Amino acid sequence: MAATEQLGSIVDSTGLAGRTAGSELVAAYRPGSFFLASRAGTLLAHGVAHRAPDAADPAEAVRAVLAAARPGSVVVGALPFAPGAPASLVVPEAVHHGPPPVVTPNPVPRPRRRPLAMRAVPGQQVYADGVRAALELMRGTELAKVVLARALEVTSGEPVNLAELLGSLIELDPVGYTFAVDTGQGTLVGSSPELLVSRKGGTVFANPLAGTLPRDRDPVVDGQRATRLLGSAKDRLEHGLVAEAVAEGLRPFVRKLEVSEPELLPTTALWHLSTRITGELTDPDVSSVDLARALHPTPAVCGTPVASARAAIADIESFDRGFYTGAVGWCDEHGDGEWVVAIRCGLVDANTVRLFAGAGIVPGSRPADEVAETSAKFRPLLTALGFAHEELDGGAR
Ligand SMILES: C=C(O[C@H]1C=CC=C(C(=O)O)[C@@H]1O)C(=O)O
Repeated sequence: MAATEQLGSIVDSTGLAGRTAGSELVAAYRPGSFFLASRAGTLLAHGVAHRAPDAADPAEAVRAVLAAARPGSVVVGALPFAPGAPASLVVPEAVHHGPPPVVTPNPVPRPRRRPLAMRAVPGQQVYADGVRAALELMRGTELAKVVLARALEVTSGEPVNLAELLGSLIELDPVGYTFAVDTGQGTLVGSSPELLVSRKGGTVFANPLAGTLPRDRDPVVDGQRATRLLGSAKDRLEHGLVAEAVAEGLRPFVRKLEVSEPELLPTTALWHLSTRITGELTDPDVSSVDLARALHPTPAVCGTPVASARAAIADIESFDRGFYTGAVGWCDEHGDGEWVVAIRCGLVDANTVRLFAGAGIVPGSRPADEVAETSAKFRPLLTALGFAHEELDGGAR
């Protein structure tokens, strides 16, 4: 999580002088830039000096492009969900590092708008049928968990202002990983609570999440939900599969592997179960992208076993995930970097946004609950876009 802490100054400058406050970096965002902000710091990158070659192994592509770039360069971009799909990784022309964005204590409420059009892909009933189909598969096969996603396409009256959207996402959830990355087919924008992996010197950190309940405005009900989640056997199973896979995925690369007990992690809309995993890298040549590649896809975005879960996703889901449930992040020439699970996000193209939300299905999952969970996962982005999401979600059946 702390991988950007080391970054206190501007590596290269396009006019911003010295250490720049994170909120200024939000304002300096322009379409095509790469942006990633977290509690640890803010990274804003402009332009494309080099593009990483298409390669089966993105870690090799990152090594190759960094070798061709000038010393001190950083690679930024996104890794896709599907194996073999092209990554979007570049060495930018200019990289700015700053502290975490400053959050206004009392943000000015923005007027709520209604979108011109919206379309659920698939509708809620079809998604619920998909959950039933997955549960049926689990009864007859080795499939133990699968993450099923749905999308919501929203058309606004005007083009989405990406800098404003980033600012709103940060205001809503200052502790999230807020990102924007130009994928070539639109800009993937979101605020993810989940760190796939970071590497800082010899220290490796991962923070798998799984097992979720929507939060409630009433603090008493909200507290009861948190307690229920922590004690839920179904959610502990769903979470345990992810935490175990991440710990086992890191084991070949580290010594002193430490795995916390599952704990609660709140976002603005949800309670999650979270496990913190740390280790000391044994081989300094293993980069943050090598680690991301070794871990992806975790059962937080795909399932267990991976091959059966991929097949179930291909059968049941009706859209291409693209970079959703891939990873967004950066890697420097030393291999240090930070890769965030690309969830709670949407693909913005002019005045349309395709939002994505998925939920882990295990025996004991209830279709209606998974619909409600995915609805809750859409909410922060809809709010940040300025939409009255209650009407929206109800209408998108
Ligand atoms: C796949 C998503 O969330 C994953 C990450 C955390 C918790 C999850 C869950 O409880 O289902 C999901 O596995 C998503 O938000 O689109």
